[in-house]
Amino acid sequence: MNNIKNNNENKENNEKNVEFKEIKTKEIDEIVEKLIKKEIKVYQLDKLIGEKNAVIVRRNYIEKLSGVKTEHIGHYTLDEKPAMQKNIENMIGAVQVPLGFAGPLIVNGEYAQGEFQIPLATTEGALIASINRGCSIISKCGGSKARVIGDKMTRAPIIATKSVADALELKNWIEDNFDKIKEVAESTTRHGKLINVSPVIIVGKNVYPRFCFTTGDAMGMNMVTIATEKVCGLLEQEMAQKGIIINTVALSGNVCVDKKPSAINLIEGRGKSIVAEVFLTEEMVNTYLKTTSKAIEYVNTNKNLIGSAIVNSLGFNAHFANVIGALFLATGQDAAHVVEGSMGITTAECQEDGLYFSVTLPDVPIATIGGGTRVETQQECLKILGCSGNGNSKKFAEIVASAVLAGELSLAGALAAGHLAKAHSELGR
Ligand SMILES: CC(C)(COP(=O)([O-])OP(=O)([O-])OC[C@H]1O[C@@H](n2cnc3c(N)ncnc32)[C@H](O)[C@@H]1OP(=O)([O-])[O-])[C@@H](O)C(=O)NCCC(=O)NCCSC(=O)C[C@@](C)(O)CC(=O)[O-]
Ligand SMILES: NC(=O)C1=CN([C@@H]2O[C@H](COP(=O)(O)OP(=O)(O)OC[C@H]3O[C@@H](n4cnc5c(N)ncnc54)[C@H](OP(=O)(O)O)[C@@H]3O)[C@@H](O)[C@H]2O)C=CC1
Repeated sequence: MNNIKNNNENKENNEKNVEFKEIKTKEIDEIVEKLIKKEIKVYQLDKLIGEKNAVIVRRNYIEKLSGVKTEHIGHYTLDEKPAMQKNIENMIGAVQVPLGFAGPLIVNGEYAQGEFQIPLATTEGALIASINRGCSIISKCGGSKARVIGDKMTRAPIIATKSVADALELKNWIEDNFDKIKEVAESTTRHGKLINVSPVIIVGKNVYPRFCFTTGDAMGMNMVTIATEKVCGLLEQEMAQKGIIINTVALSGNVCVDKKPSAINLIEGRGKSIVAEVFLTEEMVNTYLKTTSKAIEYVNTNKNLIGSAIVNSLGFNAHFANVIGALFLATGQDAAHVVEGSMGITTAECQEDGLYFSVTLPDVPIATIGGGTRVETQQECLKILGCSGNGNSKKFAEIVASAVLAGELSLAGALAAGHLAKAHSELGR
């Protein structure tokens, strides 16, 4: 039975865990029967039989319900216990995404300096070849110049009042009492620092204050959510003293804006706001991208700027999401934030002796600590970049922007040269 084989492999992979007693087939069958009869719940298994065995039983349960033999889902080396404490519920195994790399990529940032090999997890054939080509040409031209131009994480609750007059009173109080709000917010975290509350939007009798924090090397969504909840309590108390009753309708009122594309994040920034640029000589463009600076500028203007404008897109770029997505999967970022990282602008400027090319990414929520960055494989990828843990999130941000620059440059070159379909038919099907 596959699961028994997988159990043995999991056991070998976790030799250090001496307390683990592998569950017997008979016991698995008995518990699965109880699950089917709804005598116990799948998420209660962790406490009843331990995390490792819970994964095995749940997998058997899913096999029974679906009739699918899960030959691959049960093969993994991750330690279930920390994953189930912080990263996942109802765990049944792991999916594998092929991991490759592009590089070396020379980055001349404020925090990231040197040559980097970029780990990328993807199933899109031709993507890594393309980013690799971008890395190669950027590095031949001296490297990418990258800077972090903004750093903040936001949470914006909806607070209901009884009238527009009360809403205005609340807005004014928030704007006049920043220090008090900051003290309360920061009482919940060592690294979260409230930098401003902006904007404070009124709609009818409701108020949407957007609390903006720096969150150190964490992406910060748990941190700012916990801090904002405490501030909402303060606001309720303070308003009550004035005889104004307010009510937090929802801790997130979509003005944050988390995990959705939005103009406010494009303009104000969220997560790390990053820029990377490179200058390529005409000879390099001709030799390595098989096209001209003029052709790349023309494609960029008509595709990334005008094409995007026609359809009201918030992504004035070709494929930020490709590079962000592959890097996020590899390094344990929250995959839903790819939607934010997909926004931004690519510029291409044909100059006398070559091409100025840049990418601006206003909204890239990333971390080198917390969330999915602790998962073993993702942690290794961050280490490959020299970016795991404390003090590394801005360095990581500059590398992310530089990798996006490589992807944009190569795709712009391929489109200008008419090579896109050929590349994908050769490498992707
Ligand atoms: C495919 C290439 C790179 C060929 O490009 P080429 O210039 O014909 O290749 P080459 O054989 O001359 O090699 C040039 C460099 O490419 C790299 N390279 C070349 N082959 C490989 C490979 N097998 N594995 C790894 N790296 C490879 C490598 O860096 C090499 O340099 P070297 O290291 O040899 O000095 C090029 O045609 C290309 O980049 N095409 C664009 C493909 C692309 O960017 N796809 C992105 C996904 S498309 C999509 O999802 C989004 C989209 C398009 O819908 C968004 C939109 O609407 O715009
Ligand atoms: N709650 C929500 O609404 C949402 C949650 N998420 C999820 O939130 C998670 C990310 O939240 P996030 O708050 O980043 O991570 P964590 O919840 O993992 O919190 C980070 C922890 O690291 C500590 N820490 C230690 N060193 C540092 C350092 N150098 N910089 C920053 N923090 C440090 C923080 O301590 P301290 O706080 O004391 O500083 C905090 O306890 C992801 O799993 C994501 O999927 C995503 C979207 C929404």
